Amino acid sequence: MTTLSITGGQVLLPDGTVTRADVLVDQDSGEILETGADLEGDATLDAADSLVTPGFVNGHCHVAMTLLRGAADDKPLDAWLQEDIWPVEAELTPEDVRAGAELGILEMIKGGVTAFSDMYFHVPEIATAVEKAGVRAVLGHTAITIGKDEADARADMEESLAVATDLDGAADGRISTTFQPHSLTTVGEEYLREYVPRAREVGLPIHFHANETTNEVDPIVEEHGVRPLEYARDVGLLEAEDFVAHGVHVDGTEIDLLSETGASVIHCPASNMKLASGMAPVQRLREAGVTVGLGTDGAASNNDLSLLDEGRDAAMIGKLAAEDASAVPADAVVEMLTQGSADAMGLPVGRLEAGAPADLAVIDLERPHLTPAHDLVSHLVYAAAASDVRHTVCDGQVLMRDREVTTLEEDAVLERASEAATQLFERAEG
Ligand SMILES: N[C@@H](CCSC[C@H]1O[C@@H](n2cnc3c(=O)[nH]cnc32)[C@H](O)[C@@H]1O)C(=O)O
Ligand SMILES: [Zn+2]
Repeated sequence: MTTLSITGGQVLLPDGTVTRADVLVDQDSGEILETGADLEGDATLDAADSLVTPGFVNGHCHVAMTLLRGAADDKPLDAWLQEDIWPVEAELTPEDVRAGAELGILEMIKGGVTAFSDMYFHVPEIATAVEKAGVRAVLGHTAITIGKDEADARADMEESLAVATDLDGAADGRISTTFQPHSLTTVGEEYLREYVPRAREVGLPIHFHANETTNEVDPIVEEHGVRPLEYARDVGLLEAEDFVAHGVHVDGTEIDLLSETGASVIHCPASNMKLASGMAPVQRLREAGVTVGLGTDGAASNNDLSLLDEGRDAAMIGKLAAEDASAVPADAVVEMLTQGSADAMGLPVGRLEAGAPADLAVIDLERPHLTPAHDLVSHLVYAAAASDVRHTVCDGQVLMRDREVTTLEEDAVLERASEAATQLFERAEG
């Protein structure tokens, strides 16, 4: 057994309290052996003047969209997707997706994110990037049927099933998968009725976008006479292992439905604000017992992949939405960006305790904006930034030490992504 001790820091425990302790990790099994005083390991990671937290978990992302970062801003969802994003995405090659995924994963490692859930295409390229970078991911191929003939629509749905089946368990088990109808309005009812049961037969959880904007809710209510999540349930979605991205415009009936089924919501506050989609009722969802995680969405609607930023945004917009400054408090946010996302995604991470996977981030507290240190949970949500992360560890392996990423070559990743983005936009505009 090879062990790693993360020493001299303060540790954020699963119950939300902070205590001075070392963390001892078995690097062979990738598990935490113990948290406590004076733990010696074969190797050491210094956490003096630092906070050791569970790695942050990004519950909803389109990681390769880093290539589209800053290319189309200041528009609502429909126009943004149809006029700007989809025409460029049509030109994306597998190599582009690989370059964008490596860039996104690099950014996430530098921000203490150790796991993410992704919706995209050319997924084997994303899996290769995940494997190399050493993070954990829940991947899948996202299928859309609107605007396609039947053969193309079917091929996309089949690919979503096939990719999820093939890649489950890849990268030594760090990759798991979901079946992914893009949303309730971009996949036709007949396809949902046929393919959702097929995903169930092979035991796949389902990740989809829902109730993101009123433009997406209204047509469903008009056509089916029920709320979108009632329709989702009717076509077999919303099992306990499923999770929906956004859940902005959900009414009381839908909140009850989520809490009865055990399906989770991934809240993406930055994307919701930037696209002016609306304010998710996060406090009400949590009070109803719904599992809520946090996600960045893609870098083109955020425009970064920092979960710490997302945490602060969640607290801020959660208070505005509830018109209550005590709503969505710091401890709730910390839970959402660790355990909440992890539970939604079906991963046993998000908790620093013996037996749990050793996925963690070490945050430098010796910073002007983190001084004085009255309350480290408050700091994590309201003051810390991705650039405060010193070390990142996933599955017991050190992915970043003193801000140096060990698994990806930072300069080369940046160069490849810039080059791919330049050529992509030349093709799209050509
Ligand atoms: N196979 C599909 C590709 C879908 S990938 C997932 C899609 O979600 C898109 N996307 C990114 N952010 C959002 C969002 O907030 N809501 C809905 N879709 C989004 C993203 O641009 C990408 O096109 C096809 O045939 O087009
Ligand atoms: Zn999305």
